[in-house]
Amino acid sequence: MADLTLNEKRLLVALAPLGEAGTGALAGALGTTEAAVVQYAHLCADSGLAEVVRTTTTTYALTPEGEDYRKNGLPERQMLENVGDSAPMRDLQAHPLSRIGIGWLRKKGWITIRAGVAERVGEVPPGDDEIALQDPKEGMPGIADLLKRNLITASEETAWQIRITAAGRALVDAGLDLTEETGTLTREQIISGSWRTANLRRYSLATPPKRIWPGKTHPYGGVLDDVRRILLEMGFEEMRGEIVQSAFWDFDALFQPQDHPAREMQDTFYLDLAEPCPPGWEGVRDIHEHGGDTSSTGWGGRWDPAKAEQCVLRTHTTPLSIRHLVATRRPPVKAFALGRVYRREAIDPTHLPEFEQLEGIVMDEDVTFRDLLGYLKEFYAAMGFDAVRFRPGYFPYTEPSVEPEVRVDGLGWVELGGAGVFREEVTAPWGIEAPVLAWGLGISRLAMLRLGLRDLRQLYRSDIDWIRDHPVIGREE
Ligand SMILES: N[C@@H](Cc1ccccc1)C(=O)O
Repeated sequence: MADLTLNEKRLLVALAPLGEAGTGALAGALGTTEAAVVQYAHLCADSGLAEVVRTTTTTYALTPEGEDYRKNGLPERQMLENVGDSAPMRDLQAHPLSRIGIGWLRKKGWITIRAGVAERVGEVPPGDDEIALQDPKEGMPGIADLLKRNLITASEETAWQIRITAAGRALVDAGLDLTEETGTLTREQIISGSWRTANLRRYSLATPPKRIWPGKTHPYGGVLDDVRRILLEMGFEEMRGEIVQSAFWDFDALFQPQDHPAREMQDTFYLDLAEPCPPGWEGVRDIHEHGGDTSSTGWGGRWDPAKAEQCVLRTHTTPLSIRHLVATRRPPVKAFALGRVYRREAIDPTHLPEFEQLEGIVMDEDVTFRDLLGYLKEFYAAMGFDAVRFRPGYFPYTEPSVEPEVRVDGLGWVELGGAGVFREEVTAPWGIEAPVLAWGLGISRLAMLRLGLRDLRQLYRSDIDWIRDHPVIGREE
């Protein structure tokens, strides 16, 4: 048998002469709380030395309204007194309790109403509810109705009765060692050396301890923290911006033509909201219509400010980049944004309608396309992806454009977003002259690979077991 603690032994010794007792009596005998007695009793029960019987009793208390009716009768009873054999409804309606009483008089069938006159239906003996109201006790048939009418409230009380078993009694009869025992050594015991003679409680190395689940960062949150830390260490400052952006910033300022398929309703979440174009919008219009003062010919046709004013859930984080550039205008700029973006995607293991992007821009007098590739490689290396390659890509706002890919064991080359050097059509309307390197990388997909997941949806599911069992990611690693 497992070693008993001193508390269990003392409980058995107190219980043996009584055979059976409530927690109150035992708490008194042991000089402890009833909660502690219940705990010791359950431990004894685990070893078959005691039985614990739990009973719950419900008691009822009258609400102030219930108290009033207990003295004066339920409203329908009080009103019935006034009805006599019959009374005009008008009189009943004038009664102070009419709002509650008339309904119940009819519901209980105590009166019938004919041609504006209420007639009493003979003698009405006290109902179950009226009997229970006098002294509500568990099990009375009228209780449910009184609870429904808020005339009484219920409260549950739990009590434990503890009984010693034959095995428990045999143990007590054989004699139990009740010397004080030490469970945890204190600093004083160690310093004074009294631990040498202490009666140490034995414990079993075979018993698994209770698992605890301390709070920790969500694995995906950990990856995002990591990304942020890497960018800060690379000397970038963080840009922040709204999730709701006007199409002007999400598309037009990025030289995305107004008839571009990505702007369609089925690809983008449009909001029933409009925002006026910012000062300087005419430059963007000119670029779209004929290329403004640049060597570009623009997209041609008419640029419609109403389309640009429509608000969308940002489809990428690039509007934050252009807005930051417009606010800064002069080099040097090294900034990043880490944020959620929204697209009308059908949900499958590698596509979700919302996901995170890592946006970055570098503006300086002499930065080049090669610097861009260097920044991307450096970032991916810091994230633990050493094999990076670049495929030519296309975006309306960059030239040249690339799509970086990283190699993942078992998956091959995985495409992770886009990058390039901002076109003149994007920078010229704002008088920006220095070259701007820009990228927007899918971070959810990267996180999925980093966390060894095969399904993007897992990142956003509240799968408590996965979250609990996953090692801590990021800063705390
Ligand atoms: N915004 C692009 C990525 C990108 C950003 C910046 C420059 C070039 C490409 C996307 O969402 O896919």
